[in-house]
Amino acid sequence: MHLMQLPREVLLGEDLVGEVINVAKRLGLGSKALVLYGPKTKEIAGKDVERSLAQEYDVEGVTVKGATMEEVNRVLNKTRDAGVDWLIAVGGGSIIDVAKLASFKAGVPFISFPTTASHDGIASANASIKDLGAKTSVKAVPPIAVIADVKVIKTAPYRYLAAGVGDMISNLTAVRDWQLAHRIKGEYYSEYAASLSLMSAKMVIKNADIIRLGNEESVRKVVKGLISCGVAMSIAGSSRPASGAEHLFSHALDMIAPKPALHGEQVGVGTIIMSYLHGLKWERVRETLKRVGAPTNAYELGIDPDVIIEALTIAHTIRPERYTILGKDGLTREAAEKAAKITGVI
Ligand SMILES: NC(=O)C1=CN([C@@H]2O[C@H](COP(=O)(O)OP(=O)(O)OC[C@H]3O[C@@H](n4cnc5c(N)ncnc54)[C@H](OP(=O)(O)O)[C@@H]3O)[C@@H](O)[C@H]2O)C=CC1
Ligand SMILES: O=C(CO)COP(=O)(O)O
Ligand SMILES: [Zn+2]
Repeated sequence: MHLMQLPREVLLGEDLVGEVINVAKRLGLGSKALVLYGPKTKEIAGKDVERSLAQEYDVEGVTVKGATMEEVNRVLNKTRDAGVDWLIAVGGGSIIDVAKLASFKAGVPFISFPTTASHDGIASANASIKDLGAKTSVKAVPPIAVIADVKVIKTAPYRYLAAGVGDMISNLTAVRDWQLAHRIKGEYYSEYAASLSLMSAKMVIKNADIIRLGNEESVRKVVKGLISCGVAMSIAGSSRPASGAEHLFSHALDMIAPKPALHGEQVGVGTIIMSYLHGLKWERVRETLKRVGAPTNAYELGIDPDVIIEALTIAHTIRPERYTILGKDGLTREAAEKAAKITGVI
Protein backbone atom coordinates (compact mmCIF):
# COMPACT_ATOMS: atom_id res chain seq x y z
CA MET A 1 0.00 0.00 0.00
CA HIS A 2 1.13 3.52 -0.78
CA LEU A 3 -0.22 6.16 1.61
CA MET A 4 -0.31 9.75 0.35
CA GLN A 5 -1.14 12.33 2.98
CA LEU A 6 -1.82 15.92 1.99
CA PRO A 7 -2.91 19.16 3.71
CA ARG A 8 -6.67 19.63 3.89
CA GLU A 9 -6.63 23.40 3.46
CA VAL A 10 -4.15 25.76 1.83
CA LEU A 11 -4.71 29.50 2.26
CA LEU A 12 -2.63 31.96 0.29
CA GLY A 13 -3.38 35.65 0.71
CA GLU A 14 -2.92 38.76 2.81
CA ASP A 15 -3.61 39.48 6.47
CA LEU A 16 -4.29 35.87 7.38
CA VAL A 17 -3.40 35.94 11.10
CA GLY A 18 -7.08 36.23 12.00
CA GLU A 19 -7.91 33.32 9.68
CA VAL A 20 -6.15 30.82 11.93
CA ILE A 21 -9.20 30.67 14.21
CA ASN A 22 -11.52 30.05 11.24
CA VAL A 23 -9.31 27.28 9.88
CA ALA A 24 -9.10 25.64 13.32
CA LYS A 25 -12.89 25.79 13.65
CA ARG A 26 -13.55 24.38 10.17
CA LEU A 27 -11.15 21.52 10.86
CA GLY A 28 -12.67 20.87 14.29
CA LEU A 29 -9.37 21.24 16.12
CA GLY A 30 -9.43 20.91 19.93
CA SER A 31 -9.40 23.68 22.51
CA LYS A 32 -5.72 23.59 23.56
CA ALA A 33 -3.19 24.97 21.07
CA LEU A 34 0.58 25.37 21.16
CA VAL A 35 2.21 28.05 18.99
CA LEU A 36 5.83 27.41 17.97
CA TYR A 37 8.06 30.25 16.83
CA GLY A 38 11.70 31.26 16.76
CA PRO A 39 13.16 34.28 18.58
CA LYS A 40 12.70 36.41 15.44
CA THR A 41 9.49 34.95 14.07
CA LYS A 42 7.86 35.44 17.47
CA GLU A 43 8.08 39.18 16.81
CA ILE A 44 7.30 38.91 13.07
CA ALA A 45 3.98 37.06 13.41
CA GLY A 46 4.17 34.52 16.27
CA LYS A 47 2.88 36.80 19.00
CA ASP A 48 0.08 38.05 16.73
CA VAL A 49 -1.07 34.50 16.01
CA GLU A 50 -0.92 33.67 19.73
CA ARG A 51 -2.91 36.79 20.66
CA SER A 52 -5.52 36.17 17.98
CA LEU A 53 -5.98 32.52 18.97
CA ALA A 54 -6.28 33.46 22.65
CA GLN A 55 -9.69 34.97 21.87
CA GLU A 56 -11.19 31.50 21.50
CA TYR A 57 -8.55 28.91 22.40
CA ASP A 58 -6.49 27.96 25.42
CA VAL A 59 -3.12 28.85 23.90
CA GLU A 60 0.52 28.67 24.92
CA GLY A 61 3.65 29.73 23.02
CA VAL A 62 7.07 28.11 22.87
CA THR A 63 10.28 29.53 21.43
CA VAL A 64 12.18 26.91 19.43
CA LYS A 65 15.91 27.27 18.84
CA GLY A 66 16.65 25.21 15.75
CA ALA A 67 15.72 21.92 14.11
CA THR A 68 17.28 19.44 16.54
CA MET A 69 15.97 16.28 18.21
CA GLU A 70 16.43 18.01 21.55
CA GLU A 71 13.94 20.69 20.51
CA VAL A 72 11.54 18.11 19.03
CA ASN A 73 11.57 16.22 22.35
CA ARG A 74 11.08 19.41 24.35
CA VAL A 75 8.00 20.31 22.25
CA LEU A 76 6.79 16.71 22.40
CA ASN A 77 6.98 16.62 26.21
CA LYS A 78 5.20 19.94 26.48
CA THR A 79 2.49 18.71 24.10
CA ARG A 80 1.93 15.54 26.11
CA ASP A 81 2.23 17.08 29.58
CA ALA A 82 -0.12 19.97 28.85
CA GLY A 83 -2.62 17.89 26.85
CA VAL A 84 -2.14 20.02 23.72
CA ASP A 85 -4.67 19.22 20.95
CA TRP A 86 -2.80 20.83 18.03
CA LEU A 87 0.28 22.81 17.10
CA ILE A 88 0.90 25.74 14.83
CA ALA A 89 4.40 26.55 13.52
CA VAL A 90 5.05 30.23 12.76
CA GLY A 91 8.50 30.39 11.20
CA GLY A 92 11.04 29.22 8.67
CA GLY A 93 11.84 25.64 7.70
CA SER A 94 13.44 24.81 11.06
CA ILE A 95 10.41 25.71 13.15
CA ILE A 96 8.02 23.99 10.75
CA ASP A 97 10.13 20.80 10.84
CA VAL A 98 10.18 20.70 14.64
CA ALA A 99 6.39 21.07 14.73
CA LYS A 100 6.03 18.44 12.01
CA LEU A 101 8.00 15.76 13.82
CA ALA A 102 6.63 16.58 17.28
CA SER A 103 3.05 16.52 16.00
CA PHE A 104 3.69 13.19 14.27
CA LYS A 105 5.14 11.65 17.43
CA ALA A 106 2.36 13.06 19.62
CA GLY A 107 -0.37 12.07 17.15
CA VAL A 108 -1.86 15.56 17.01
CA PRO A 109 -2.29 17.79 13.92
CA PHE A 110 -0.26 20.90 13.11
CA ILE A 111 -0.74 23.98 10.98
CA SER A 112 2.10 25.43 8.93
CA PHE A 113 2.28 29.24 9.00
CA PRO A 114 5.46 30.02 7.02
CA THR A 115 7.30 33.31 7.51
CA THR A 116 9.71 32.64 4.61
CA ALA A 117 9.44 31.16 1.13
CA SER A 118 12.94 29.75 1.32
CA HIS A 119 12.36 25.97 1.41
CA ASP A 120 9.89 23.35 0.20
CA GLY A 121 9.12 21.90 3.64
CA ILE A 122 6.13 24.28 3.98
CA ALA A 123 3.62 21.59 2.99
CA SER A 124 5.72 18.41 2.91
CA ALA A 125 5.28 15.31 5.06
CA ASN A 126 8.96 14.88 5.92
CA ALA A 127 11.00 16.70 8.54
CA SER A 128 14.72 17.54 8.32
CA ILE A 129 16.07 17.31 11.83
CA LYS A 130 19.64 17.38 13.04
CA ASP A 131 20.45 14.47 15.30
CA LEU A 132 24.03 13.70 16.16
CA GLY A 133 25.37 13.42 12.62
CA ALA A 134 23.90 14.76 9.41
CA LYS A 135 20.52 16.32 8.89
CA THR A 136 18.34 14.46 6.41
CA SER A 137 14.61 14.15 6.44
CA VAL A 138 12.53 11.55 8.24
CA LYS A 139 8.94 10.59 7.59
CA ALA A 140 6.37 12.56 9.54
CA VAL A 141 2.99 14.05 8.62
CA PRO A 142 2.08 16.94 6.37
CA PRO A 143 0.44 19.97 7.99
CA ILE A 144 -3.34 19.69 8.26
CA ALA A 145 -3.42 23.22 6.84
CA VAL A 146 -1.01 25.73 5.32
CA ILE A 147 -1.67 29.41 5.96
CA ALA A 148 0.70 31.46 3.80
CA ASP A 149 0.38 35.16 4.49
CA VAL A 150 2.06 36.95 1.61
CA LYS A 151 2.58 40.15 3.63
CA VAL A 152 4.31 38.25 6.45
CA ILE A 153 6.50 36.30 4.02
CA LYS A 154 7.40 39.54 2.27
CA THR A 155 8.87 40.90 5.53
CA ALA A 156 11.73 38.42 5.13
CA PRO A 157 14.86 39.77 3.41
CA TYR A 158 14.77 39.15 -0.37
CA ARG A 159 17.56 36.60 0.04
CA TYR A 160 15.03 34.10 1.43
CA LEU A 161 12.85 34.24 -1.69
CA ALA A 162 15.91 33.64 -3.87
CA ALA A 163 16.76 30.66 -1.64
CA GLY A 164 13.28 29.25 -2.37
CA VAL A 165 14.18 29.35 -6.05
CA GLY A 166 17.35 27.36 -5.25
CA ASP A 167 15.32 24.71 -3.41
CA MET A 168 12.99 24.38 -6.43
CA ILE A 169 15.58 24.42 -9.20
CA SER A 170 17.30 21.54 -7.35
CA ASN A 171 14.43 19.33 -8.48
CA LEU A 172 16.10 19.18 -11.89
CA THR A 173 19.04 17.16 -10.58
CA ALA A 174 17.05 15.43 -7.81
CA VAL A 175 14.76 13.87 -10.42
CA ARG A 176 17.74 12.87 -12.59
CA ASP A 177 19.29 11.14 -9.57
CA TRP A 178 15.99 9.41 -8.86
CA GLN A 179 15.78 8.14 -12.45
CA LEU A 180 19.34 6.89 -12.17
CA ALA A 181 18.54 5.01 -8.96
CA HIS A 182 15.45 3.56 -10.62
CA ARG A 183 17.48 2.23 -13.53
CA ILE A 184 20.55 1.12 -11.62
CA LYS A 185 19.08 0.01 -8.28
CA GLY A 186 15.47 -0.73 -9.26
CA GLU A 187 14.29 1.89 -6.80
CA TYR A 188 10.60 2.82 -6.79
CA TYR A 189 9.98 5.77 -9.12
CA SER A 190 6.83 7.80 -9.53
CA GLU A 191 6.49 9.50 -12.88
CA TYR A 192 3.68 11.62 -11.53
CA ALA A 193 5.67 12.88 -8.53
CA ALA A 194 8.70 13.49 -10.75
CA SER A 195 6.64 15.49 -13.29
CA LEU A 196 5.08 17.63 -10.58
CA SER A 197 8.46 18.28 -9.07
CA LEU A 198 9.99 19.22 -12.44
CA MET A 199 7.09 21.55 -13.11
CA SER A 200 8.10 23.74 -10.13
CA ALA A 201 11.69 23.89 -11.39
CA LYS A 202 10.54 24.86 -14.88
CA MET A 203 8.18 27.50 -13.49
CA VAL A 204 10.97 29.28 -11.62
CA ILE A 205 13.18 29.25 -14.69
CA LYS A 206 10.33 30.79 -16.68
CA ASN A 207 9.37 33.33 -14.01
CA ALA A 208 12.83 34.37 -12.80
CA ASP A 209 12.36 38.00 -13.82
CA ILE A 210 9.02 38.30 -12.01
CA ILE A 211 10.48 36.66 -8.90
CA ARG A 212 13.43 39.08 -8.97
CA LEU A 213 11.02 41.98 -8.39
CA GLY A 214 10.48 40.68 -4.85
CA ASN A 215 6.89 41.90 -4.75
CA GLU A 216 3.72 40.12 -3.66
CA GLU A 217 3.29 38.43 -7.03
CA SER A 218 6.83 37.08 -6.71
CA VAL A 219 6.06 35.68 -3.26
CA ARG A 220 2.87 34.05 -4.53
CA LYS A 221 4.70 32.38 -7.43
CA VAL A 222 7.43 31.00 -5.18
CA VAL A 223 5.05 29.83 -2.43
CA LYS A 224 2.80 27.99 -4.90
CA GLY A 225 5.83 26.22 -6.37
CA LEU A 226 7.13 25.25 -2.94
CA ILE A 227 3.75 23.84 -1.94
CA SER A 228 3.68 21.78 -5.16
CA CYS A 229 7.12 20.38 -4.29
CA GLY A 230 5.73 19.34 -0.90
CA VAL A 231 2.84 17.58 -2.63
CA ALA A 232 5.28 15.84 -4.98
CA MET A 233 7.21 14.54 -1.96
CA SER A 234 3.98 13.31 -0.36
CA ILE A 235 3.05 11.46 -3.53
CA ALA A 236 6.50 9.89 -3.69
CA GLY A 237 6.40 8.99 0.00
CA SER A 238 9.88 10.51 0.48
CA SER A 239 11.89 13.61 -0.38
CA ARG A 240 13.30 11.83 -3.49
CA PRO A 241 11.67 14.12 -6.09
CA ALA A 242 13.19 17.18 -4.39
CA SER A 243 16.44 15.96 -2.89
CA GLY A 244 19.38 14.37 -4.69
CA ALA A 245 23.15 14.88 -4.72
CA GLU A 246 22.79 18.67 -4.62
CA HIS A 247 21.06 18.27 -1.24
CA LEU A 248 23.76 15.88 0.00
CA PHE A 249 26.28 18.61 -0.84
CA SER A 250 24.23 21.12 1.19
CA HIS A 251 23.88 18.69 4.11
CA ALA A 252 27.67 18.21 4.00
CA LEU A 253 28.17 21.98 4.12
CA ASP A 254 25.84 22.19 7.13
CA MET A 255 28.13 19.70 8.86
CA ILE A 256 31.51 21.21 8.06
CA ALA A 257 31.12 24.89 7.14
CA PRO A 258 31.90 27.28 10.00
CA LYS A 259 28.96 29.43 8.90
CA PRO A 260 26.61 27.65 6.49
CA ALA A 261 24.45 29.71 4.12
CA LEU A 262 20.67 29.22 3.74
CA HIS A 263 19.54 25.72 2.78
CA GLY A 264 18.09 26.88 -0.56
CA GLU A 265 21.20 28.92 -1.37
CA GLN A 266 23.48 25.92 -0.85
CA VAL A 267 21.33 23.48 -2.82
CA GLY A 268 21.13 26.04 -5.64
CA VAL A 269 24.92 26.06 -5.97
CA GLY A 270 24.91 22.26 -5.59
CA THR A 271 22.48 22.06 -8.50
CA ILE A 272 24.92 23.91 -10.79
CA ILE A 273 27.63 21.34 -10.04
CA MET A 274 25.39 18.26 -10.17
CA SER A 275 23.85 19.48 -13.46
CA TYR A 276 27.37 19.57 -14.87
CA LEU A 277 28.03 16.01 -13.62
CA HIS A 278 24.73 14.82 -15.14
CA GLY A 279 25.59 16.44 -18.47
CA LEU A 280 22.64 18.81 -18.16
CA LYS A 281 22.62 22.47 -19.17
CA TRP A 282 24.28 23.74 -15.98
CA GLU A 283 24.70 27.21 -17.50
CA ARG A 284 20.91 27.58 -17.55
CA VAL A 285 20.72 26.74 -13.84
CA ARG A 286 23.45 29.28 -13.05
CA GLU A 287 21.80 31.89 -15.25
CA THR A 288 18.45 31.48 -13.46
CA LEU A 289 20.08 31.74 -10.05
CA LYS A 290 21.93 34.86 -11.18
CA ARG A 291 18.72 36.35 -12.55
CA VAL A 292 16.95 35.96 -9.22
CA GLY A 293 20.02 37.19 -7.32
CA ALA A 294 20.81 33.89 -5.59
CA PRO A 295 24.43 32.89 -4.88
CA THR A 296 26.19 30.94 -7.64
CA ASN A 297 29.66 30.54 -6.14
CA ALA A 298 31.67 29.96 -2.97
CA TYR A 299 32.35 33.65 -2.46
CA GLU A 300 28.66 34.58 -2.63
CA LEU A 301 27.79 31.73 -0.26
CA GLY A 302 30.42 33.09 2.14
CA ILE A 303 32.06 29.66 2.27
CA ASP A 304 35.73 28.91 1.71
CA PRO A 305 36.47 27.10 -1.62
CA ASP A 306 38.33 24.36 0.31
CA VAL A 307 35.20 23.66 2.33
CA ILE A 308 33.20 23.42 -0.91
CA ILE A 309 35.63 20.80 -2.25
CA GLU A 310 35.60 18.89 1.01
CA ALA A 311 31.77 18.87 1.04
CA LEU A 312 31.71 17.55 -2.53
CA THR A 313 34.02 14.67 -1.62
CA ILE A 314 32.06 13.58 1.49
CA ALA A 315 28.51 14.20 0.20
CA HIS A 316 28.02 10.56 -0.93
CA THR A 317 28.62 9.30 2.63
CA ILE A 318 25.68 11.18 4.12
CA ARG A 319 22.79 9.07 2.93
CA PRO A 320 24.42 6.03 1.33
CA GLU A 321 21.08 4.32 0.68
CA ARG A 322 20.04 7.12 -1.68
CA TYR A 323 21.87 6.46 -4.96
CA THR A 324 22.88 9.58 -6.89
CA ILE A 325 25.24 10.76 -9.62
CA LEU A 326 27.98 10.70 -6.97
CA GLY A 327 27.83 6.91 -7.00
CA LYS A 328 28.96 4.65 -4.18
CA ASP A 329 32.50 6.04 -3.98
CA GLY A 330 31.81 9.74 -4.42
CA LEU A 331 34.00 12.31 -6.14
CA THR A 332 37.76 12.32 -5.92
CA ARG A 333 39.32 15.59 -4.81
CA GLU A 334 40.52 16.20 -8.36
CA ALA A 335 37.09 15.56 -9.88
CA ALA A 336 35.43 17.78 -7.28
CA GLU A 337 37.88 20.58 -7.95
CA LYS A 338 37.46 20.26 -11.71
CA ALA A 339 33.64 20.33 -11.53
CA ALA A 340 33.66 23.32 -9.19
CA LYS A 341 36.16 25.23 -11.33
CA ILE A 342 34.48 24.54 -14.67
CA THR A 343 31.13 25.71 -13.32
CA GLY A 344 32.67 28.81 -11.76
CA VAL A 345 31.69 27.77 -8.22
CA ILE A 346 35.29 28.20 -7.02
N1 LIG B 1 11.08 19.08 5.63
C1 LIG B 1 11.35 19.40 4.41
O1 LIG B 1 10.77 18.85 3.46
C2 LIG B 1 12.37 20.46 4.14
C3 LIG B 1 13.07 21.03 5.18
N2 LIG B 1 14.00 22.00 4.95
C4 LIG B 1 14.71 22.54 6.10
O2 LIG B 1 14.30 23.87 6.33
C5 LIG B 1 15.37 24.60 6.92
C6 LIG B 1 15.64 25.84 6.11
O3 LIG B 1 14.60 26.74 6.30
P1 LIG B 1 14.87 28.32 6.24
O4 LIG B 1 13.54 28.95 6.33
O5 LIG B 1 15.71 28.60 5.06
O6 LIG B 1 15.77 28.60 7.51
P2 LIG B 1 15.47 28.61 9.07
O7 LIG B 1 14.11 28.13 9.41
O8 LIG B 1 16.61 27.91 9.71
O9 LIG B 1 15.50 30.16 9.39
C7 LIG B 1 16.68 30.91 9.23
C8 LIG B 1 16.55 32.23 9.96
O10 LIG B 1 15.57 33.07 9.31
C9 LIG B 1 14.78 33.69 10.30
N3 LIG B 1 13.49 34.09 9.75
C10 LIG B 1 12.38 33.35 9.52
N4 LIG B 1 11.40 34.11 8.99
C11 LIG B 1 11.91 35.37 8.86
C12 LIG B 1 11.39 36.59 8.37
N5 LIG B 1 10.15 36.69 7.87
N6 LIG B 1 12.20 37.68 8.43
C13 LIG B 1 13.46 37.60 8.90
N7 LIG B 1 14.01 36.47 9.38
C14 LIG B 1 13.23 35.36 9.35
C15 LIG B 1 14.70 32.66 11.39
O11 LIG B 1 14.30 33.26 12.59
P3 LIG B 1 14.16 32.48 13.99
O12 LIG B 1 15.55 32.57 14.58
O13 LIG B 1 13.15 33.25 14.71
O14 LIG B 1 13.76 31.07 13.70
C16 LIG B 1 16.12 32.11 11.40
O15 LIG B 1 16.96 32.91 12.20
C17 LIG B 1 16.56 23.68 6.95
O16 LIG B 1 16.66 23.13 8.24
C18 LIG B 1 16.20 22.61 5.93
O17 LIG B 1 16.83 21.39 6.19
C19 LIG B 1 14.23 22.47 3.69
C20 LIG B 1 13.55 21.94 2.63
C21 LIG B 1 12.58 20.89 2.77
O1 LIG C 1 15.25 19.73 1.58
C1 LIG C 1 14.54 18.82 1.22
C2 LIG C 1 13.80 18.89 -0.04
O2 LIG C 1 13.94 20.15 -0.65
C3 LIG C 1 14.47 17.59 2.03
O3 LIG C 1 15.60 16.95 1.73
P1 LIG C 1 16.31 15.87 2.66
O4 LIG C 1 15.42 14.66 2.64
O5 LIG C 1 17.58 15.64 1.93
O6 LIG C 1 16.47 16.46 4.01
ZN1 LIG D 1 15.58 21.32 0.11
